[in-house]
Amino acid sequence: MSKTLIAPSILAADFANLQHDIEMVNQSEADWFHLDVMDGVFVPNISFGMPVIKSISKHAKKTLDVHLMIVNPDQYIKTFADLGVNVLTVHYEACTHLHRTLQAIKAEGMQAGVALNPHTNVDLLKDTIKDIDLVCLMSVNPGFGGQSFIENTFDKVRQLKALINEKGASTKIEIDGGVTNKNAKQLAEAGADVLVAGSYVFKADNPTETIKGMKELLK
Ligand SMILES: O=C(CO)[C@@H](O)[C@H](O)COP(=O)(O)O
Ligand SMILES: [Fe+2]
Repeated sequence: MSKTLIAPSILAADFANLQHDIEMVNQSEADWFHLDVMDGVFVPNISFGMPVIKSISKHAKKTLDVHLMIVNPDQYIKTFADLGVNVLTVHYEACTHLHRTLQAIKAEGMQAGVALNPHTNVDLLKDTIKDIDLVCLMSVNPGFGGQSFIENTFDKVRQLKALINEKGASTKIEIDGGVTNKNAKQLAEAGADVLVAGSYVFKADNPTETIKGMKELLK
């Protein structure tokens, strides 16, 4: 099992003390910042956009992993690159020309990610997997933090891992939604490379220790 990365989801941070929470992640054993952008159309919720990401980008010292839950993501690719985003993930369900979108993300110097809703089968990525740097398997229905983990995700991780191996791809697998110390190890064993954790980290009494505990569990 290779090193599993932890990506705290800023959606669960205290927006009135954002700099404090960003510094906490900077100083912690976490690996990435996960930023959820929601447009109120693709998902029934609106989160934050460019001005907030610009501010986060100024202070964050780790990889910026942006999860776009928006329709028409293509029109903002350059803007996210200019904001210093490292990994840009679009939803399979929001892209009519997925291959074109992936190429456009890479042309801007970012890693290209594709997120799949819980109902979307991993086999749909058979023809594009070699062009994808990261697949984000949604383990909750996108739109909100603090939801319960969908158990079927374990099977999807194994199916996706098999597809990646079969095609000789080097795609990372990220799991997003309801991740806690109860499912982290099993997810890593199934093949997950990146675990997003929002509520589990930020609603904890001691977020720094919670991240550390998760890392310990994954060793
Ligand atoms: O993309 C999303 C939700 O749509 C996630 O990134 C959540 O922000 C994860 O939060 P928790 O489920 O860990 O509270
Ligand atoms: Fe997310």
